[in-house]
Amino acid sequence: MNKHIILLPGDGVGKEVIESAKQVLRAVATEFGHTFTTDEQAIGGEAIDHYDTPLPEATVKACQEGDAILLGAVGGDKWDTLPADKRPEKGLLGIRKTLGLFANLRPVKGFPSLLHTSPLKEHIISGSDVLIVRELTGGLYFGQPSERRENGNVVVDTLHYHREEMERIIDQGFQSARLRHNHLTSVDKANVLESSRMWREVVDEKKKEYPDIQVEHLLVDAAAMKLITQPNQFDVMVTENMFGDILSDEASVLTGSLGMLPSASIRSDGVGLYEPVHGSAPDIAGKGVANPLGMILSVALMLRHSFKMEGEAAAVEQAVKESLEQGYHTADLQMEDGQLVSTGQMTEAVVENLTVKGVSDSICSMYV
Ligand SMILES: NC(=O)C1=CN([C@@H]2O[C@H](COP(=O)(O)OP(=O)(O)OC[C@H]3O[C@@H](n4cnc5c(N)ncnc54)[C@H](O)[C@@H]3O)[C@@H](O)[C@H]2O)C=CC1
Ligand SMILES: CC(C)CC(=O)C(=O)O
Ligand SMILES: [Mg+2]
Repeated sequence: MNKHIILLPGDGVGKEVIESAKQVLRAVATEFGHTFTTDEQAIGGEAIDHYDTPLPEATVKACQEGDAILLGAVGGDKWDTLPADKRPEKGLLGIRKTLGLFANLRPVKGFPSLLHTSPLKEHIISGSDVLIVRELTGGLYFGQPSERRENGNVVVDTLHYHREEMERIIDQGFQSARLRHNHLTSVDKANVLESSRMWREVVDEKKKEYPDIQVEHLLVDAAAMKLITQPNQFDVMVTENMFGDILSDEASVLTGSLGMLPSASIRSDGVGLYEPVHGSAPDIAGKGVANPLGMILSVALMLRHSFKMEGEAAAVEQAVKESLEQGYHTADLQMEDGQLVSTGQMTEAVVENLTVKGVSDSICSMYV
């Protein structure tokens, strides 16, 4: 199969982990007989430096024409004092919005060999398998006005949602639950926010269409607590943009590191942008120590969701699993044993383990 993939390295460790994605793509192409062409485009701080905008038109055009997009991460101290519209993060928000990628799927399932690397007790996290379905193109990150007033002493951010935006992401949550264990936890702050009360209304209306799905409502503060004390109680969590952003970083603790989590940002027709959940990690950027596995597992999500290459996706996931079982790990994973390796060496281990035969259990039971 021929596929054209747009690569958006971005900033900081984003540039480093995109190199890992490229190597894994080359290995999948060779092993399975595909042709993957790639086109690298600027986004975030990198784009500000070269084109004076975090999202150049050429980047948008390329993304619209590609079969799928892989993104590293954006942001960094260098651009933190720029006006809101010029910040690197605007580039990422902009591409999500422009492409209509309203559903962000963040599977959180730890590899058995990493159970002991989590600061949480093994018996608590063992067997946990959560899919966070996060609304991605509405809410506080996009609402207008968002500004300073009265000499900078008053600030306004706007939380705006249309009912239809809630309906489509909540539908996604129900559909994901149906493909997994038929349990949906809807997370909101309905005791305080009007937007959350409407959200809860929509969930209760929608659940009539999905009588096979067991639905639970949780307030976000309690959900944050329960996620790390009783993670096994969750199957699919569906929530609005900012709550999903925060809860997914928290959930990464179940897997041992934020560097382990992949994500898929999709719309209904299969178009998708795939990126690790983490940011540009300025504290470790440029040192060659970043964990590339969140990025590599995002490649697996792309193969599965956008290209319908289930065997290839599972082979990548299996290669990651085997590499970890062989003891290879980057510094973010708190391990006393095994072999501490760089970003490049971790990637090489995955490439080495990647074979057609290596297809067994998929770690991401997140079909959409
Ligand atoms: N999707 C994106 O592009 C995102 C961008 N950001 C941006 O990234 C910048 C840094 O934000 P932070 O709050 O520090 O979040 P971050 O996710 O970049 O880093 C948080 C912590 O996790 C560690 N970490 C992250 N990725 C890692 C990896 N692959 N391997 C090993 N350790 C890893 C970092 O070293 C840091 O200690 C900011 O400019 C922020 O706006 C933040 C989150 C998402
Ligand atoms: C615009 C981003 C930096 C948001 C974020 O943290 C994320 O999508 O995980
Ligand atoms: Mg985030």
